[in-house]
Parts: sequence; C-alpha cells; structure tokens
Amino acid sequence: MTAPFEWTPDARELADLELLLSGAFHPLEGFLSSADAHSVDEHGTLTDGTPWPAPVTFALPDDHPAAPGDRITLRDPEGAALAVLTVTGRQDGFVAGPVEALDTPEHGPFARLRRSPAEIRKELGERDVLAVTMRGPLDNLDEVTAIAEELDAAILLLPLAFGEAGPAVVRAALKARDRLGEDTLVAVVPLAPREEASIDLELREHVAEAYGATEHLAGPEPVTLPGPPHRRGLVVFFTGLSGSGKSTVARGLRDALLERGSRTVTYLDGDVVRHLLSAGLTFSKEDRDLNIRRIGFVAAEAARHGGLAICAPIAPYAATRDEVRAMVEGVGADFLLVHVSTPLQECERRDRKGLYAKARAGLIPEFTGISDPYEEPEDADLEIDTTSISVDQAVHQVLNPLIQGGWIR
Ligand SMILES: Nc1ncnc2c1ncn2[C@@H]1O[C@H](COP(=O)(O)OS(=O)(=O)O)[C@@H](OP(=O)(O)O)[C@H]1O
Ligand SMILES: Nc1ncnc2c1ncn2[C@@H]1O[C@H](COP(=O)(O)OP(=O)(O)O)[C@@H](O)[C@H]1O
Repeated sequence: MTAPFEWTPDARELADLELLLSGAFHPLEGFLSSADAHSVDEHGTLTDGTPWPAPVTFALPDDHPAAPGDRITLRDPEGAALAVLTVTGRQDGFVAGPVEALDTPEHGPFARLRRSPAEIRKELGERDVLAVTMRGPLDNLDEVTAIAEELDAAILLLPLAFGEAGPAVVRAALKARDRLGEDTLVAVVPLAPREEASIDLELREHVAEAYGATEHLAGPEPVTLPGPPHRRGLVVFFTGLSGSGKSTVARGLRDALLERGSRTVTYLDGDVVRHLLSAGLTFSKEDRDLNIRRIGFVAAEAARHGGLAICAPIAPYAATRDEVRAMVEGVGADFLLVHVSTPLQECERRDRKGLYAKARAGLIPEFTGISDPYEEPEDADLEIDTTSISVDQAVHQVLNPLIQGGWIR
C-alpha cells in the first residue's frame, strides 16, 4: 500500500503544475526526471530526443520519504487538492512523475480568463493565429495589427501572469484588447519567467504553439521602476539577545517616526506578539521559527502596502531571518536587518527581568545565549552595541541611515 503523501509546492512549481495540467506544456505530462532536466540544459531536448527548452522540475526536502510508486497529493497554499503526482523517479533532489488533475481552483484575480489551450484552439478553429506573449504593457499595437492583417490571422494575447505583477499584466492585455478589437482573444497563462532570456523566449514559443499559434510575437520586457524609497514599504527588523536593547531602541524609533509623521508605522512589539499572534508558543527551535515567520508575514503585509514595520524579536536563527528578508523583498519592499550586538556579558549585567539569573540557575531551559543558540548575523545592514551609548544615541544610529537612504523625509 502506498502512503497518502501531501505536499504544497512552491509558487513556481504550482505555476508549472497548472501548465502541465492544462496542456500548455504539451507534450510534457509531468515533472521531469533529473536525467531529462540535465538533457534539457545541455541539448535542449528530453532524453528521448523530444525538443524541450527548460527544466520543469519539482523538489522535495531530502527527509521526505516519497519513493517511486508513491502518490503525492499536491495542494495549493489554501489547502485545495489540485493534483496527484505519481512518483516515477527521485534523484538529485528532483522528484519526477506524471500529474493528474483533481480540482481546478476557481479563485484568484482573472480566474475566468485562465482558459486551456484546447478551449482556445476550439474557439479559433482553422484560423491562423498570431499569439503575443506579454509580461508588461504592449507598446507596439500597430505592429501587432499590421502583422495580423498581413497573415490574415486572429490575434491571441497571452498575458504571462506570475507573482505580484500578474494582475497588472492581465489588465495590460485587456487594455490592449480594447484597442485591437473585440475579436481579440485573451488567455491568462501562469508561466514563471526563466532566468536565461533565450530559454524564456523558447518556452514562450512552445506555450504559444500549444495554444494554436502559427506565429508568435514576444511583447517587450516590462520596465520596472521602483518607487522612491519614501514610498516603498520597509521592514526594520531588530535582532539580538534578550536585554540587548532591541525593544528600547525599536520603541524610540517608532516614537521618532510618529513625531515626524511622514510614514505609517506598524510596531510588532515582542511581548504583544507573544501574547496575541504567537500566544501558546514555546521557545523550542520550531516554535521560535514559527514565531518569526508570523512576525515576518505580518510585517510583509504592512510593507506590501507601502507601510513601515518595526519588529524586535530575538530571532536567533539565520535561516529564519533570511526567510523573512525574502518574504519582505518578495512583496517589493525593502528589508533592513539591525543587529543589536550588545554582548552577553552586558545583557546579563543588566538582567532587567531577572531572567538570566533564573537561566543560570537552570530554572528557565533553552535560554538564548545561556543554554540555547544565537546565530550572529553576517548580513546585518546595521550593527549597534548599546553597552556604552545612550538610548537617544542608539535611536539616532538607526534613524539617521533611514533619513540618508531616503526612506524617511
Ligand atoms: N528561553 C527563553 N529564551 C529567550 N527568551 C525568553 C525565554 N523565555 C522567555 N523569554 C522571554 O521572551 C522574550 C523573547 O521572545 P522572542 O519572541 O523575541 O524570542 S524568539 O525570537 O522567538 O526567539 C525575551 O524578551 P526580550 O528580553 O525582550 O528579548 C525574554 O524575556
Ligand atoms: N543605549 C541603549 N539602548 C537601549 N537600551 C539601553 C541602552 N542603554 C541602556 N539600556 C537599557 O538596556 C535595557 C534593554 O532592554 P530591552 O530594550 O527590553 O532589551 P531587549 O528588547 O533586547 O530584550 C533597558 O533596561 C534599557 O534601559
């Protein structure tokens, strides 16, 4: 009997899964084996010689027990079971195998426009088709019209909607359709961009062909101009030992920002987090990581909308701090890691809450710095040792770079 495995793939894998299931990645029917992925990289073909431009792979952590013959239910982050992957091979971190659809999630912006290649081909019938794949607005509509007229072809716009920018690309396609004429078809394709431009282009051609294209035009690459720093979201994330001064400096920073009044501030105080958002969590590694991920999630949501979030947990693990940085940068905001590096000796001397004495006496287990690890950041954007400076000076050591960097006016 096979084990009932479940897994939530990452965003790129989920997008690829949707294209495998819809037939947009024809002739692929599942995730590639390590051998196929290497063959694609080296020769632009699968091991059986079928032309294919880009690896379409799926990874599981090494400690996941799935083996050939097992069936893995793939779920979206909200828990909907999307497909079953039957494992045919597992090597070099890649899990290969065909996928079968279970359910089509009917949510998300522009879900009604996520039409399958078969549906679009049926609607287009025998006509020649000029497909335009887009990752941003089209600035060449006259050219598109001229080519379509010359070929006597129908126009099919394929907005490649992936990630944060996805809905904006679809809106650009609908705007282009308004100008090109109502008979222009639009199908949303969740194709994640590939790093190498030539491979990305080839993959777009394959997908366009699956949708019935006889001619393919790649729209221009979007120009992304980040807004000025004072309009961008920002997370100021303090990390350091208990008693190092995180909360004191974070509160001082919050107050200084509120006095200036130029930005909205979300303050995720450590104690408030532990009483509400993370109530019931312990200080085990798993619970500390969960606590930090929750803080990161809330901070990233505030920053997504251009807000400034200040967080001040111990956050002892480098990998978890990295995850938060990625979460924040993933929503297009900036992340500033402030290491409050006051040495243990000074933190223990202060022992504001008497916790170090209790930890030394063995009354508090897993106490950071005493009986639990603190991984010193190697990627801090700022470092402050509060041993022999005033609170006001410490606050200015954070505030000044924020002003100089243009985040605060
Ligand atoms: N075992 C153990 N280790 C470290 N700290 C402990 C522990 N038990 C309780 N406390 C108190 O909890 C505060 C740290 O909570 P955090 O949420 O910031 O920790 S973590 O980031 O999840 O590691 C920390 O507060 P601060 O002094 O403000 O840092 C301590 O007062
Ligand atoms: N320059 C300074 N910056 C921050 N805190 C300082 C400074 N000098 C002394 N302290 C004292 O150190 C203690 C730091 O405690 P706290 O801010 O709660 O640390 P943490 O949040 O890192 O546990 C406070 O009692 C604070 O008054």
